[in-house]
Amino acid sequence: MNPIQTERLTKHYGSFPALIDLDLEVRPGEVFGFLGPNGAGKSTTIRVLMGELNPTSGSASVLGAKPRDVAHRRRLGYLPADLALWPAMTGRDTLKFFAKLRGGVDWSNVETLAERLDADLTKRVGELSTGNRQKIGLISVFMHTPDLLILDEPNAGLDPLVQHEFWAMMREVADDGRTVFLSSHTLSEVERVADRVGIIRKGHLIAVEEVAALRRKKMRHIELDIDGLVTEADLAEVPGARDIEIHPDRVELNFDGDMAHLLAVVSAKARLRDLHTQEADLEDIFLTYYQDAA
Ligand SMILES: Nc1ncnc2c1ncn2[C@@H]1O[C@H](COP(=O)(O)OP(=O)(O)OP(=O)(O)O)[C@@H](O)[C@H]1O
Repeated sequence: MNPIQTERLTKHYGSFPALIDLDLEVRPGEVFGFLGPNGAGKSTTIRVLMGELNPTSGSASVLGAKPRDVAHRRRLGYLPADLALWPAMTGRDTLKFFAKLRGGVDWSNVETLAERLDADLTKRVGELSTGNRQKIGLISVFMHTPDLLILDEPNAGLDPLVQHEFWAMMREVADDGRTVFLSSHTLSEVERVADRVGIIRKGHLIAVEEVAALRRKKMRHIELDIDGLVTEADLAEVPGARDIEIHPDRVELNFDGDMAHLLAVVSAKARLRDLHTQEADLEDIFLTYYQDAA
């Protein structure tokens, strides 16, 4: 049985189709990344899976049950995008409350998780920063060792060290044969932690890929500060160069080719003063690799 399975799942808000014929299969023991830009339909999918919204048509099963079936809730860990906690309660009291709802948890799990995430359980939740509040949310979804974790953009506000610990925690869940469904709008995050990635855009699931396959499509946005003149024609000859923009003393492009080749072509024409490279926009990645599907 797949922990998450949907068939032609569709959700309209009024006449607006937020989710269209979604066929999703999330397998046991994987971290599945659900990747899409803002407004793609990630939260809508998750809210339907959690039974917070009724689908317009199609069906979904979560841990073998219907989303509205509450019996399986104890085996789930759900972190919504807009987690609301009680500001006057401390982290510890908040987690005790959640633990009680779940019929009790092994409190040593909470202590271990708090230590790993460097969470302060003594402060009132309302006094915590966004990232520190998020840690309380994360503990609440891991503490009862659920079979399936559904996490809606869980990285909000976490600093890099904590982020690494959180990635390790998700990996451990999967290694334990349990499952994580993680939504994100950042390719680099999903790529680090997921086994497979589903890519959603404008309500359509446009691709499901092994992360290894996605990595091969890695496109960078590159800015080169130069003294001298490099023309569009020079760069267009380098395989993997796209969306080339020539500015005075600066060249920008999207690139997924051989960096040494690109730099050799540039250096032959001009003096390279500086180089900036970052992950290309999700939208550019869609248009480059998934044009037909999109
Ligand atoms: N309650 C609502 N009523 C009407 N339209 C909505 C409602 N909730 C979401 N939408 C619209 O549905 C689309 C999908 O929204 P959704 O929140 O699922 O996207 P998302 O991928 O989670 O985006 P984000 O990363 O910004 O959270 C968006 O165009 C959004 O404006």
